[in-house]
Amino acid sequence: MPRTQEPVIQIQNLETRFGTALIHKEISLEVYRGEIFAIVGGSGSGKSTLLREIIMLTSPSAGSIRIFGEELGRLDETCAAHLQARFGMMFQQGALFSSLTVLENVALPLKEHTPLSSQLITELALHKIKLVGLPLEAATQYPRELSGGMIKRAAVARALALDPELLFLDEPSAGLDPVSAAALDKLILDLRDSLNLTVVLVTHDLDSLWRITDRAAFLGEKTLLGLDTVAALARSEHHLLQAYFRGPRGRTAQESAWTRK
Ligand SMILES: Nc1ncnc2c1ncn2[C@@H]1O[C@H](COP(=O)(O)OP(=O)(O)OP(=O)(O)O)[C@@H](O)[C@H]1O
Repeated sequence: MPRTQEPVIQIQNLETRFGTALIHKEISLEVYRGEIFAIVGGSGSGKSTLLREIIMLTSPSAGSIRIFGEELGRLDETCAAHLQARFGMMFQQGALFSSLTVLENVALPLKEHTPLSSQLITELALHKIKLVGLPLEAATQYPRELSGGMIKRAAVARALALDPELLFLDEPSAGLDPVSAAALDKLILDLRDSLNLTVVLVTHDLDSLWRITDRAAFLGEKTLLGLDTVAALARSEHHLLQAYFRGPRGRTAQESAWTRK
């Protein structure tokens, strides 16, 4: 659970349109320092779009997003780059460069954003590779030589390269078997605790949602339908939340979460 209620992300009255299509309206929420916060909802509810807006890959049509108190819409390019250097991002499928080894992938952000010597960069990258639980041999391997779970870990190592305060994960467990997905969840929890990270993730994985998130925002009907702990959202009477949490997959995830407790 978050240790404070200090907001690191503040979204107010966000609205998103693509042409004439309204995607989001009246979205307001805060993410607190140290929490694992999920963005959930049905397919096409705008989860990835909201994440892209938070990480400054796209701009909302109206409303404001503040990160560490800075309003994103008012930042010049230099300030935006400075702020982005405080984020780590893991995209779906890991998105590692296939022509680079794991070590080269993890070292890349350090090469691009720091003046450090190549020896120090290698040492720092190897430290991150170890931190995510990869064996040292993985450092010289290419993504095609790794299992799905190892690729995700390598992608997390790269996202952590610049010691971010905020870690964004887009569908971290997509494509993983249940055992690897659970192991990745444990890694995310351990990293949050040991590195004092704030984690924001988009997920369709109900097991993961029950296992690691402190709070979640539920998107639907083009707006924010719920903002609470997963247990509280699962009790909601709204028909979309009921369908999501009390459908067969939702019930199984909830039952296994309770069995674990
Ligand atoms: N660049 C874009 N231009 C036009 N429409 C877009 C763009 N990006 C997203 N959309 C539309 O916005 C809506 C929300 O998309 P988004 O990918 O954010 O949803 P999602 O909840 O992440 O979906 P999923 O769970 O299926 O990944 C969809 O109708 C999508 O077609």
